[in-house]
Amino acid sequence: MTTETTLHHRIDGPESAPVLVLGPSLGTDLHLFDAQVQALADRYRVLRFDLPGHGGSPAPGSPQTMSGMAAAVIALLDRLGVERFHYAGVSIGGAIGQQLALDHSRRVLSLAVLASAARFADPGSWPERAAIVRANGTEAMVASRPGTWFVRSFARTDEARRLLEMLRATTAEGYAGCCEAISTFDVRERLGEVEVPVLAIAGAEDPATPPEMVRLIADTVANGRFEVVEDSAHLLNAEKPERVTELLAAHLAATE
Ligand SMILES: O=C(O)CCC(=O)CC(=O)O
Repeated sequence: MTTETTLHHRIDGPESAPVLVLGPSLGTDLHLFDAQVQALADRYRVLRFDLPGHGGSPAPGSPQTMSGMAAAVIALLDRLGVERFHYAGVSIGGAIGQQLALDHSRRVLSLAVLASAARFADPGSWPERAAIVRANGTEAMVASRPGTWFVRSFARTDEARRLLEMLRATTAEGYAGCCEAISTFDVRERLGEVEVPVLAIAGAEDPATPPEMVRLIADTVANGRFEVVEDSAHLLNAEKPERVTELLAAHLAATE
Protein backbone atom coordinates (compact mmCIF):
# COMPACT_ATOMS: atom_id res chain seq x y z
CA MET A 1 0.00 0.00 0.00
CA THR A 2 1.23 3.53 -0.72
CA THR A 3 0.90 6.63 1.44
CA GLU A 4 -0.83 9.73 0.21
CA THR A 5 1.06 12.44 2.10
CA THR A 6 -0.33 15.98 2.24
CA LEU A 7 2.21 18.05 0.36
CA HIS A 8 3.26 21.54 1.42
CA HIS A 9 3.08 23.88 -1.56
CA ARG A 10 3.32 27.44 -2.74
CA ILE A 11 1.54 29.20 -5.61
CA ASP A 12 2.77 32.23 -7.58
CA GLY A 13 1.30 33.90 -10.66
CA PRO A 14 -2.07 35.00 -12.01
CA GLU A 15 -5.13 32.95 -11.09
CA SER A 16 -6.31 32.72 -14.71
CA ALA A 17 -2.93 31.63 -16.17
CA PRO A 18 -2.13 28.04 -17.21
CA VAL A 19 -0.84 25.99 -14.27
CA LEU A 20 2.79 24.85 -14.17
CA VAL A 21 3.61 22.34 -11.41
CA LEU A 22 7.26 22.10 -10.29
CA GLY A 23 8.66 19.04 -8.48
CA PRO A 24 12.02 19.31 -6.66
CA SER A 25 14.87 16.82 -6.25
CA LEU A 26 15.91 14.54 -3.40
CA GLY A 27 17.16 16.60 -0.44
CA THR A 28 15.99 19.98 -1.73
CA ASP A 29 12.77 21.96 -1.33
CA LEU A 30 10.48 24.08 -3.45
CA HIS A 31 12.97 26.97 -3.31
CA LEU A 32 15.12 24.99 -5.74
CA PHE A 33 12.96 26.72 -8.36
CA ASP A 34 13.22 30.32 -7.16
CA ALA A 35 14.92 31.51 -10.37
CA GLN A 36 12.41 29.77 -12.65
CA VAL A 37 9.43 31.12 -10.69
CA GLN A 38 10.78 34.65 -10.86
CA ALA A 39 10.99 34.37 -14.65
CA LEU A 40 7.79 32.43 -15.36
CA ALA A 41 5.21 33.60 -12.81
CA ASP A 42 4.05 36.47 -15.02
CA ARG A 43 2.78 33.95 -17.63
CA TYR A 44 2.01 30.85 -15.55
CA ARG A 45 0.32 30.03 -12.27
CA VAL A 46 3.31 28.23 -10.79
CA LEU A 47 2.55 25.63 -8.13
CA ARG A 48 5.60 24.21 -6.35
CA PHE A 49 5.44 21.41 -3.80
CA ASP A 50 7.79 19.88 -1.24
CA LEU A 51 8.50 16.16 -1.37
CA PRO A 52 7.31 14.15 1.69
CA GLY A 53 9.54 14.94 4.69
CA HIS A 54 11.27 17.74 2.77
CA GLY A 55 10.77 21.51 3.25
CA GLY A 56 7.34 22.03 4.83
CA SER A 57 5.82 18.63 3.94
CA PRO A 58 5.29 16.13 6.77
CA ALA A 59 7.43 13.00 6.80
CA PRO A 60 5.81 9.94 5.23
CA GLY A 61 4.29 7.32 7.50
CA SER A 62 4.84 4.25 5.34
CA PRO A 63 6.94 3.11 2.34
CA GLN A 64 7.11 5.56 -0.53
CA THR A 65 6.63 4.74 -4.21
CA MET A 66 6.72 7.00 -7.24
CA SER A 67 3.06 6.28 -8.01
CA GLY A 68 2.16 7.07 -4.38
CA MET A 69 3.91 10.43 -4.65
CA ALA A 70 2.24 11.11 -8.03
CA ALA A 71 -1.10 10.34 -6.35
CA ALA A 72 -0.25 12.82 -3.58
CA VAL A 73 0.39 15.51 -6.23
CA ILE A 74 -2.95 14.71 -7.87
CA ALA A 75 -4.70 14.87 -4.48
CA LEU A 76 -3.16 18.32 -3.91
CA LEU A 77 -4.28 19.51 -7.35
CA ASP A 78 -7.79 18.13 -6.77
CA ARG A 79 -8.00 20.06 -3.49
CA LEU A 80 -6.94 23.22 -5.33
CA GLY A 81 -9.37 22.64 -8.21
CA VAL A 82 -6.63 22.25 -10.85
CA GLU A 83 -7.70 19.90 -13.63
CA ARG A 84 -4.95 20.10 -16.27
CA PHE A 85 -1.39 21.29 -15.85
CA HIS A 86 2.10 21.51 -17.29
CA TYR A 87 4.70 19.73 -15.17
CA ALA A 88 8.46 20.11 -14.76
CA GLY A 89 10.65 18.33 -12.23
CA VAL A 90 14.27 17.75 -11.30
CA SER A 91 15.51 14.16 -10.82
CA ILE A 92 13.00 12.44 -8.49
CA GLY A 93 10.73 15.40 -9.26
CA GLY A 94 11.04 14.42 -12.94
CA ALA A 95 10.34 10.78 -12.06
CA ILE A 96 7.10 11.87 -10.38
CA GLY A 97 6.33 13.75 -13.60
CA GLN A 98 6.86 10.61 -15.70
CA GLN A 99 4.58 8.70 -13.34
CA LEU A 100 1.94 11.44 -13.61
CA ALA A 101 2.12 11.32 -17.42
CA LEU A 102 1.58 7.54 -17.28
CA ASP A 103 -0.98 7.19 -14.48
CA HIS A 104 -2.88 10.47 -15.00
CA SER A 105 -2.25 11.15 -18.68
CA ARG A 106 -5.51 13.08 -19.20
CA ARG A 107 -4.39 15.72 -16.68
CA VAL A 108 -0.87 16.43 -17.99
CA LEU A 109 -0.48 19.00 -20.79
CA SER A 110 3.30 18.76 -21.14
CA LEU A 111 6.26 17.37 -19.25
CA ALA A 112 9.81 18.60 -18.67
CA VAL A 113 12.29 16.32 -16.90
CA LEU A 114 15.61 17.73 -15.73
CA ALA A 115 18.47 15.44 -14.66
CA SER A 116 16.03 12.56 -14.35
CA ALA A 117 15.81 8.92 -15.41
CA ALA A 118 13.30 6.23 -16.36
CA ARG A 119 15.40 3.92 -14.14
CA PHE A 120 18.01 5.42 -11.80
CA ALA A 121 21.51 3.95 -11.65
CA ASP A 122 22.54 1.36 -9.03
CA PRO A 123 19.04 0.46 -7.76
CA GLY A 124 20.59 -1.66 -4.97
CA SER A 125 22.46 1.32 -3.52
CA TRP A 126 19.33 3.33 -2.64
CA PRO A 127 18.10 1.14 0.26
CA GLU A 128 21.68 1.28 1.63
CA ARG A 129 21.61 5.06 1.41
CA ALA A 130 18.21 5.08 3.13
CA ALA A 131 19.64 3.01 6.00
CA ILE A 132 22.64 5.34 6.39
CA VAL A 133 20.37 8.38 6.56
CA ARG A 134 17.93 6.74 8.98
CA ALA A 135 20.89 5.97 11.28
CA ASN A 136 22.78 9.26 10.95
CA GLY A 137 20.41 11.90 9.54
CA THR A 138 20.75 13.79 6.26
CA GLU A 139 23.92 15.45 7.60
CA ALA A 140 25.59 12.17 6.59
CA MET A 141 25.00 13.09 2.91
CA VAL A 142 26.14 16.72 3.04
CA ALA A 143 29.89 16.27 2.48
CA SER A 144 29.47 14.07 -0.59
CA ARG A 145 26.64 15.93 -2.39
CA PRO A 146 28.60 18.83 -3.94
CA GLY A 147 30.50 16.37 -6.17
CA THR A 148 27.17 15.13 -7.58
CA TRP A 149 25.02 18.23 -7.46
CA PHE A 150 27.43 20.87 -8.74
CA VAL A 151 30.33 21.46 -11.08
CA ARG A 152 33.43 22.38 -9.11
CA SER A 153 33.25 26.15 -9.72
CA PHE A 154 29.62 26.33 -8.53
CA ALA A 155 30.24 24.34 -5.33
CA ARG A 156 31.87 27.37 -3.68
CA THR A 157 28.95 29.76 -4.26
CA ASP A 158 26.35 31.03 -1.78
CA GLU A 159 23.66 29.37 -3.90
CA ALA A 160 25.39 25.99 -3.44
CA ARG A 161 25.48 26.57 0.33
CA ARG A 162 21.77 27.49 0.29
CA LEU A 163 20.96 24.19 -1.48
CA LEU A 164 23.00 22.18 1.02
CA GLU A 165 21.06 23.84 3.86
CA MET A 166 17.88 22.40 2.27
CA LEU A 167 19.46 18.94 2.55
CA ARG A 168 20.36 19.53 6.22
CA ALA A 169 16.74 20.57 6.89
CA THR A 170 15.30 17.44 5.22
CA THR A 171 13.98 14.80 7.64
CA ALA A 172 15.79 11.46 7.66
CA GLU A 173 12.52 9.61 7.02
CA GLY A 174 11.59 11.89 4.13
CA TYR A 175 14.98 11.42 2.47
CA ALA A 176 15.03 7.65 3.13
CA GLY A 177 11.48 7.19 1.81
CA CYS A 178 12.40 8.97 -1.43
CA CYS A 179 15.52 6.76 -1.79
CA GLU A 180 13.26 3.72 -1.55
CA ALA A 181 10.87 5.12 -4.15
CA ILE A 182 13.86 5.72 -6.47
CA SER A 183 15.12 2.15 -5.99
CA THR A 184 11.87 0.59 -7.24
CA PHE A 185 11.11 3.12 -9.99
CA ASP A 186 11.39 1.71 -13.52
CA VAL A 187 9.17 2.99 -16.34
CA ARG A 188 11.46 2.12 -19.28
CA GLU A 189 8.95 -0.36 -20.70
CA ARG A 190 6.01 2.04 -20.35
CA LEU A 191 7.39 5.42 -21.43
CA GLY A 192 6.36 4.83 -25.06
CA GLU A 193 2.77 5.38 -23.89
CA VAL A 194 3.53 9.05 -23.10
CA GLU A 195 2.15 11.22 -25.91
CA VAL A 196 2.38 14.77 -24.52
CA PRO A 197 5.39 16.89 -25.52
CA VAL A 198 8.38 15.98 -23.32
CA LEU A 199 11.52 18.06 -22.88
CA ALA A 200 14.41 16.19 -21.27
CA ILE A 201 17.35 18.32 -20.11
CA ALA A 202 20.68 16.96 -18.85
CA GLY A 203 23.61 18.59 -17.12
CA ALA A 204 26.67 17.80 -19.27
CA GLU A 205 28.73 16.87 -16.18
CA ASP A 206 26.03 15.18 -14.08
CA PRO A 207 27.38 11.92 -12.58
CA ALA A 208 24.00 10.88 -11.09
CA THR A 209 21.85 11.08 -14.23
CA PRO A 210 24.35 11.48 -17.07
CA PRO A 211 23.20 12.81 -20.46
CA GLU A 212 22.68 9.34 -22.02
CA MET A 213 20.33 8.39 -19.18
CA VAL A 214 18.27 11.56 -19.65
CA ARG A 215 18.32 11.19 -23.44
CA LEU A 216 16.67 7.77 -23.11
CA ILE A 217 13.51 9.48 -21.84
CA ALA A 218 13.31 11.82 -24.84
CA ASP A 219 14.07 8.95 -27.22
CA THR A 220 11.43 6.63 -25.75
CA VAL A 221 8.37 8.89 -25.47
CA ALA A 222 6.32 9.63 -28.59
CA ASN A 223 7.15 13.36 -28.73
CA GLY A 224 10.44 14.00 -26.99
CA ARG A 225 13.18 16.59 -27.28
CA PHE A 226 16.61 16.39 -25.63
CA GLU A 227 18.92 19.23 -24.55
CA VAL A 228 22.25 19.29 -22.73
CA VAL A 229 23.30 22.25 -20.60
CA GLU A 230 27.07 22.71 -20.57
CA ASP A 231 29.10 23.39 -17.43
CA SER A 232 26.42 22.01 -15.11
CA ALA A 233 25.87 18.85 -13.07
CA HIS A 234 22.79 17.43 -11.28
CA LEU A 235 21.12 20.62 -10.01
CA LEU A 236 21.42 22.32 -13.37
CA ASN A 237 18.44 24.66 -12.97
CA ALA A 238 20.23 26.29 -10.02
CA GLU A 239 23.64 26.24 -11.69
CA LYS A 240 22.45 27.62 -15.04
CA PRO A 241 19.11 29.31 -14.24
CA GLU A 242 18.91 31.52 -17.34
CA ARG A 243 19.59 28.71 -19.84
CA VAL A 244 17.26 26.22 -18.14
CA THR A 245 14.48 28.80 -17.81
CA GLU A 246 14.89 29.73 -21.48
CA LEU A 247 14.56 26.05 -22.53
CA LEU A 248 11.57 25.57 -20.25
CA ALA A 249 9.83 28.74 -21.47
CA ALA A 250 10.27 27.74 -25.13
CA HIS A 251 8.95 24.22 -24.40
CA LEU A 252 5.89 25.59 -22.59
CA ALA A 253 5.19 28.18 -25.28
CA ALA A 254 5.41 25.50 -28.01
CA THR A 255 2.87 23.37 -26.14
CA GLU A 256 0.17 26.06 -26.04
O1 LIG B 1 22.02 13.44 -4.48
C1 LIG B 1 22.23 12.55 -5.31
O2 LIG B 1 23.05 11.63 -5.14
C2 LIG B 1 21.41 12.48 -6.55
C3 LIG B 1 20.14 11.85 -6.19
C4 LIG B 1 19.28 11.58 -7.34
O3 LIG B 1 19.70 11.26 -8.42
C5 LIG B 1 17.84 11.76 -7.10
C6 LIG B 1 17.45 13.21 -6.94
O4 LIG B 1 18.30 14.12 -6.99
O5 LIG B 1 16.23 13.47 -6.81
